[in-house]
Amino acid sequence: MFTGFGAVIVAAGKGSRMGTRESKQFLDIGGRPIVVQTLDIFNRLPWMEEIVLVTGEDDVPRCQDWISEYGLDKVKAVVPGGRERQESVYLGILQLHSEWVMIHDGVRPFVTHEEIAACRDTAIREGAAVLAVPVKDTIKQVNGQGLITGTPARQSLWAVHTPQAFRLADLLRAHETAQQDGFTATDDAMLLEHLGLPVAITEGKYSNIKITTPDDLVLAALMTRNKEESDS
Ligand SMILES: Nc1ccn([C@@H]2O[C@H](COP(=O)(O)OP(=O)(O)OP(=O)(O)O)[C@@H](O)[C@H]2O)c(=O)n1
Ligand SMILES: C[C@](O)(CO)[C@H](O)COP(=O)(O)O
Repeated sequence: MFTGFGAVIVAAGKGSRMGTRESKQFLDIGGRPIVVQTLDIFNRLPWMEEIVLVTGEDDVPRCQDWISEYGLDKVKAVVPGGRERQESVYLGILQLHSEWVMIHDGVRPFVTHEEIAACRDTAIREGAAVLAVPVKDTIKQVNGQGLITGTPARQSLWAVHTPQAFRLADLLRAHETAQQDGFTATDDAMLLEHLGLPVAITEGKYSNIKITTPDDLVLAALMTRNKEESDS
C-alpha cells in the first residue's frame, strides 16, 4: 500500500480545437510524442510513487509500447478514459492506492519539477492545491448579444493549470458527489469547491502551456528548441 503521491495523466481527449488527424497528445515534439514527454517528467520525480495514464481505448496498446520503449517504470496502469475529461479523471483515480493524487493534463509537457513540488507542498499544507498564474489581460463578462456586462477585478483572477493535488479520498468523494448531483466541471478543483472544501493556489509559470490550438504547437516547438539549446 502506497502512502505518498500518485499521479493521473489524462490523455483521452479528441483534440477538436487542434483539428489534426492525429490526436494532439500523440503529436511529436522534440522527437517524442507529447504525452511521453509529460509522463517522463512525472516518472523522473524521485518522490512520485505510481502513475496512471488515461487514454483512448484504441490508443492503449501504443501507449503501453511507449511506456516500455521509454522506460516509464512508474506507470502502473494504462486505462481507457471517458467522453468528458471529468470521467477520464475518475476512471484514473480508481486505479490509485496512494494517499495523495496529482491530476495532470497529458498536453502540458512543459511543467517543471519545481512547479510540481511547489504544488505538492501547498497541498500538504492546505489540503488541496492547483498551479495557476495571474491573468495578464483585462477579462470581461459578455452576454449572448456580445455586450460587455462586467469587468471582474483583475487582482482576483488566476488562470488555472495542472497539476492539481488532492487527498485521494477527497477527490473520490468530490467526483462521486458531482456524479450524483449531475455537476460537471472543467477542472478537479471545481469539484472540491462544489463540496465546499478549500483549494489553495500555487503560483506557477506561464510556460506551463496546455497545447490546445495550432498556435500552441508553434510555441511548443519554439520552447522545445530553446530548451534543447540551453541543455546542450
Ligand atoms: N474525455 C476527455 C477529454 C479530455 N481529456 C484530456 O484532458 C486534457 C485537457 O483537455 P483539452 O485540452 O480540452 O483536450 P481535448 O478534450 O482533447 O481538446 P478539445 O476540447 O479541443 O477537444 C487533455 O490532456 C485531454 O487529452 C481526457 O483525458 N478525456
Ligand atoms: C484542467 C485545465 O487544464 C485547467 O486549465 C482545463 O480546464 C482542462 O481543459 P479544458 O480546455 O477546459 O477542457
